[in-house]
Amino acid sequence: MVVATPNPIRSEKMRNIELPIIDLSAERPEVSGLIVRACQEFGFFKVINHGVSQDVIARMESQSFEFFAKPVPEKQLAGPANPHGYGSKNIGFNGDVGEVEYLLLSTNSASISQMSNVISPHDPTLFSSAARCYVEAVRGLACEILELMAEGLWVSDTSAFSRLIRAADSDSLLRLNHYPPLTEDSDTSPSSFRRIGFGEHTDPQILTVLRSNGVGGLQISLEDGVWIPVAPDSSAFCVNVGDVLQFNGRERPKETNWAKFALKAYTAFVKAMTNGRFVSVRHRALANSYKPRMSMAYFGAPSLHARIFPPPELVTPQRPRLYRTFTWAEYKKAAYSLRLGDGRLNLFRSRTVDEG
Ligand SMILES: C=C1C[C@]23C[C@@]1(O)CC[C@H]2[C@@]12CC[C@H](O)[C@@](C)(C(=O)O1)[C@H]2[C@@H]3C(=O)O
Ligand SMILES: O=C(O)CCC(=O)C(=O)O
Ligand SMILES: [Fe+2]
Repeated sequence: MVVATPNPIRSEKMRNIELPIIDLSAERPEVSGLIVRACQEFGFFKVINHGVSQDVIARMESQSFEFFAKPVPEKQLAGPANPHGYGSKNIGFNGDVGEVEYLLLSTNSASISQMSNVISPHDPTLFSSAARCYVEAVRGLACEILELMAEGLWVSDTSAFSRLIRAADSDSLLRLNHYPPLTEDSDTSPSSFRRIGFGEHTDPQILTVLRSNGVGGLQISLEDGVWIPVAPDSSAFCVNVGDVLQFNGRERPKETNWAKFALKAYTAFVKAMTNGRFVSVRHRALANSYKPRMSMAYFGAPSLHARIFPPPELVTPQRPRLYRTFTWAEYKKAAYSLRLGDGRLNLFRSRTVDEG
């Protein structure tokens, strides 16, 4: 007897909303205003004209595909993901699964070298040099975005955010996700060819800079149960606000038409935003039946001992602190002890209005 398994994806709502695409080659004040706006409204945006060389991207992508094309026993030599290394289907330590295989690396140079010896034993430098160049380039992009963000928020210390991920001992990660095409399904309707690759979650770090190989699958959610597909674009990077950047909770402005907003005088807007409110975006990735999807995500994180608190400009009597000061080590420990989809920031809420 064949028992039909309900496909949760089939019953969900999808919405097509125009997600922000920010041209980093435009005038700096305009770009910083647009970034702040996107972080507040969506916690997500795409960047184009980002300055990361196509050659650096292509080398990393080809090394990744080469790794995932290897026979399973060879890939397993780089595993299990603990938390770094090769993993398949199991995500984290708390029972989450998805149609994905991945390689999770610490971005520090020694760790990349060590992993490269296992990943490309015949010539480790092929992988290590591709990964080092890629990490350096995307870290540069993440820092640039964080500095633009600080400018847009009128935070006087414009390196306040970027300094955290520039630290030599930053806990940043590089994750290569490979979503193999789905084939074994007797139901041929389009929705049956979509399965959870990487379940719903927010990224715990500061900022995620992600690209994929031009195959769709990434979706974001602004409202429970409503998913917005992110159109694939291999020339753009997707930027996600992570938990650590969500300082003051969630408040969405009324204007939802991105193009209309872009035409408005941005200064008036920024003045109203000096106590900016950021959204750590919930997202997920679906696998599809047609083509393999590969995403490469850089998670910009502070060093383990770094203390996380908002710059003074973002705290006022009208907008008191919502979260207490915590170290990244504390937050990471909490995040990694929970399931993928669990909310975590509430564990760090201030008990009193101005508690630090
Ligand atoms: C289930 C989990 C996997 C994860 C650690 C966690 O306990 C909760 C957060 C997950 C996440 C999401 C973003 C990144 O892909 C990741 C590496 C991270 O830092 O937090 C993963 C963790 C993981 O896969 O180990
Ligand atoms: O593959 C994707 O597009 C999303 C992956 C992701 O969210 C993650 O690795 O944390
Ligand atoms: Fe993610």
